[in-house]
Amino acid sequence: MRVKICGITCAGDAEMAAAAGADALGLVFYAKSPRHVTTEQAAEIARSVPPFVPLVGLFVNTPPQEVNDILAAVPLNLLQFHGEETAPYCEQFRRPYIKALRMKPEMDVVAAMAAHPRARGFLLDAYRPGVPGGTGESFDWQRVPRDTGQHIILAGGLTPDNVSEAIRVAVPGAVDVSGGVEMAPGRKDPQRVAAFVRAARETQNMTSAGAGERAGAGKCEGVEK
Ligand SMILES: O=C(O)c1ccccc1N[C@@H]1O[C@H](COP(=O)(O)O)[C@@H](O)[C@H]1O
Repeated sequence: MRVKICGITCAGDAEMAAAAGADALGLVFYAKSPRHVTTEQAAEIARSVPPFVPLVGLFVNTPPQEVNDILAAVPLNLLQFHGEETAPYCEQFRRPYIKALRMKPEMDVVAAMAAHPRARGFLLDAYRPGVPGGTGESFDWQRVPRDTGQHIILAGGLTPDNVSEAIRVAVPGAVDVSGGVEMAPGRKDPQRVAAFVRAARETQNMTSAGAGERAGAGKCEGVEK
């Protein structure tokens, strides 16, 4: 089970989360978030991240020039679009991206995924009108579609106490957390981060969840084994 710790605001928290075993770290470039980082802060955090821990940049309906300016200054490995961004918008940056889908009750999740054929994965988050994410609220994990052939990242109100149950019900390929591992808005709690990573990893051993189980995983076109 892969784990992303989102909303890192300082180099110390980045080092701590990486040491706790996080597979990816998220930086929030959304000005209204309590976890917002400036380009300069993000560049400093990036310098503290060890090799092989990807950095994810989170954007909400950001003007393209602003995204490009950040990309020029911060070595982001993956973009996470958390607003109403269209596929052409997301694809213009020529970087791998994941699209966040906020689980509005009437939303057709599979159709929403089909609208982003080049997305590397889909992060499913709780829906609260007027708030793009990071709400600390969860949604009905039974609504996570199975057998979509997509990488699904479960988010929204996850904590060290509920992440095992969430994984068992939703069977995602990865989990993403922000508020549930904080001691104060924007500051991560080392104990909660470690407990979250541990709980997520231990649960994988009990379920068949994982990106390696997608259809076609382990097969290469034209290569006989
Ligand atoms: O973290 C934020 O402040 C944020 C702001 C705007 C959009 C998304 C945001 N965070 C993402 O939301 C999920 C869920 O957050 P939480 O765990 O419920 O606090 C988080 O994993 C981030 O990817």
